[in-house]
Amino acid sequence: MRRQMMAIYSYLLLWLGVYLGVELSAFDPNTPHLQLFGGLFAINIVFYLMIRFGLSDRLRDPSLTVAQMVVGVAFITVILYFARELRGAMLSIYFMVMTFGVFALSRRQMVLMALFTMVCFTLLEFYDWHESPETVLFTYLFGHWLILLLELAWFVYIGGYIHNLQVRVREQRESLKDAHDRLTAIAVRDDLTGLYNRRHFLERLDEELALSDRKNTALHLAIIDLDHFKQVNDRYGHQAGDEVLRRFADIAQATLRRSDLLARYGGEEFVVLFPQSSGEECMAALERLRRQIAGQRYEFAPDLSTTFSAGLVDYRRGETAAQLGKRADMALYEAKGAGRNQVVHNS
Ligand SMILES: Nc1nc2c(ncn2[C@@H]2O[C@H](COP(=O)(O)OP(=O)(O)OP(=O)(O)O)[C@@H](O)[C@H]2O)c(=O)[nH]1
Repeated sequence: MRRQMMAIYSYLLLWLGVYLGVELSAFDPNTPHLQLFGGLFAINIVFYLMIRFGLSDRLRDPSLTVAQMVVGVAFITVILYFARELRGAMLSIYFMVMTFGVFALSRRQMVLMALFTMVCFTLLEFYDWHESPETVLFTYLFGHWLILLLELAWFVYIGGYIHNLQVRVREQRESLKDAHDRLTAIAVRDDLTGLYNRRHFLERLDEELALSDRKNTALHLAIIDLDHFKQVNDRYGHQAGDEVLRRFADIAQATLRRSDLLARYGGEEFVVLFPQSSGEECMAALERLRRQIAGQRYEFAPDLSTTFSAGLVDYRRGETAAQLGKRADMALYEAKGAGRNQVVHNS
């Protein structure tokens, strides 16, 4: 879209130049500049609408750069026809159009565009010569032709260089973004399970508490601790223990809502923050998860079955994160004390 605005701006400047040229009699006084520029703007509006409404999305060149350049080069050739003695001086306006291609066209496309420009200009020269061979000097025509050829050759070379530079900068920016995304993921995720880590959870917890205070919405916190997990490690080995933790994370992720914030708090302890849910809904979700974990079987240890205990508490307005966590811990402690494999809800 910005390219479109630049094209309009360039054409307006060109129009001003042509208008002055006509007024000062440097241009052919019969130059139909109103019709010419009117037509040009109409074509540009069509391009604009095609891009704006996505009609060009399915084309190979959705920005329509090549089409716009072809129109620009053809148009400038017509302007040069009326430029008379100013033609030599005005040859450079072809580069106004060529510049648009530097950032969008490959070197091959730039060469083709330069050839197209040469063909247009050659046709113009032939036409002039054919119209009035007695007044047009061949050396004059050939001089212009040669200058344009050399300038275009230079432009394709420099343009290609700038294009490659831009491509490299874009690639570097993308790989920097990838690295940044990866680092961000590492910073907020737990290595073993891929769940959010404790640091990220505590950050989000503060935000959610503030949000709940402001909007006066319900918020619940659950702490989940796998039962007798030490025995899993002792009996089946640390790797089996790791697999149990991973399996818990997968099941919990699939069972809880996406809006529930699940994190590994450390070791075999997990936390869930339930925003905007009732106590009954949270209990139902935790019970569902408890049943699924208890029913889970492990191919590497067919006789192994794991359970968890959990403490669930309602957030009380104005309470700190530490106070909330402490109450959830106490509820968990109660669940462990009452025989494990259960959820205790203390409002
Ligand atoms: N495999 C594995 N084990 C871990 C990891 N983090 C902590 N643990 C183990 O988890 C066990 C936790 O044991 P305890 O705190 O005694 O609790 P528990 O055996 O689950 O007993 P209760 O919580 O009272 O039911 C310890 O043996 C830790 O070594 C881990 O990332 N991988």
